[in-house]
Amino acid sequence: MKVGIIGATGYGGLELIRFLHNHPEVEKIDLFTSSDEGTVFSSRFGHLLTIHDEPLKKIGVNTLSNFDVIFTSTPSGVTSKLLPPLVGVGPKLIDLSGDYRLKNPHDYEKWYKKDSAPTELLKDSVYGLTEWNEEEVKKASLIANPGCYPTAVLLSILPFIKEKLIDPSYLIIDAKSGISGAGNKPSQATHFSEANENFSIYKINEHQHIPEIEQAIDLFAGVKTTISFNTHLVPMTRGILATTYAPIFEGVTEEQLIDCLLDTYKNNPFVRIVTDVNSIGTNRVKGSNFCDILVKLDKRTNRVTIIGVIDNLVKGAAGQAIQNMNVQFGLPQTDGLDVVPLFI
Ligand SMILES: NC(=O)C1=CN([C@@H]2O[C@H](COP(=O)(O)OP(=O)(O)OC[C@H]3O[C@@H](n4cnc5c(N)ncnc54)[C@H](OP(=O)(O)O)[C@@H]3O)[C@@H](O)[C@H]2O)C=CC1
Ligand SMILES: CC(=O)N[C@@H](CCC(=O)OP(=O)(O)O)C(=O)O
Repeated sequence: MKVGIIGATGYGGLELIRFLHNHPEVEKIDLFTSSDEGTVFSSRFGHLLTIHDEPLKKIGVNTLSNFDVIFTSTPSGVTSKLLPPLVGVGPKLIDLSGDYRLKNPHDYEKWYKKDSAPTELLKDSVYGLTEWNEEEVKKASLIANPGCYPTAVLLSILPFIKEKLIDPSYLIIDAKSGISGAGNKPSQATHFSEANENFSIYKINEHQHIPEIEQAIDLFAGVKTTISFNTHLVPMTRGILATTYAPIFEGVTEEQLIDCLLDTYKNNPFVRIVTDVNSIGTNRVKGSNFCDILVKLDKRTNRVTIIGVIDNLVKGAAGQAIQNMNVQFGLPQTDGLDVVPLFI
């Protein structure tokens, strides 16, 4: 397979290269840039010396139409304009940005504060939460890869909503992310001297992933609800830990909750159900495509605590994107992604 990556110099792009390099079906990877044409990739990213020594290429619709698949890992507002001429001309398109995730263009404009992609393409794009949308992903020509927080949240709560074990009217979701979630562009909030030794909340009640999570709960569990969702920045490089608190429906036991997870994900290689409370954390999934999930019932309050953990750059971005590519091309989901987490 011939693969193109737009946004290769960003964090998501670098992770795509890392995994695609080990993919058994990928013969050629071309890297594209909007700002650094001609620069030999390994001269800028020394860890890829001898691995990718080719120059970065200019983005051009004619060149791009010859690929089997194109990943776009660009800031929001780029692919809404870049991808329309490429839809249906050949390559499968997998977009890591938020531009094709929200079906209602007004939602995108409201939460991202940018112009939305064309409405007809929003209709045709497939939301690539692989474990929940495999049949649609197989047929998709344009995949909207889920956001990092929504991946951790949805994989951990959807089984309970679908099976009517928790009350979806009162979901409180408290999520924390490492700094690489903000991408490679320096900012005040991610400046080392201000982010280090600091644990902060941001975008209070206004995070752009709120409508994405609500839309997916409706799509996959058939429930319309509103959520309380907040995000925090943790002084570490990678990882997301999302904690959801929800009331259980009367009589639901912890055993039922665990069985529901085991049953839902029994054929999914990247979702692990953790039962030891001391064995869940971002270092258990670091560098890998795993999503670890733990559920604990608080009998005193009749509320449940649900924890989802991922590496934001892997299961939350590049890893899930490659998992979707594998499904689109009829390959084993684990192709190129079968790695052990870094842990330390
Ligand atoms: N970081 C994360 O954990 C996650 C990120 N995402 C989403 O994925 C996308 C990429 O994220 P991330 O890799 O972190 O972002 P980065 O900021 O690290 O990288 C984005 C890359 O996009 C390229 N780019 C910038 N402007 C343009 C443009 N106008 N046209 C084409 N390319 C452009 C740049 O490369 P160049 O200058 O060489 O063109 C840049 O290196 C974003 O939409 C992000 O929200 C999704 C899930 C998780
Ligand atoms: C730590 C951090 O800043 N994380 C980013 C992740 C967002 C992201 O990847 O968003 P889209 O793909 O939806 O654009 C944020 O909270 O905005």
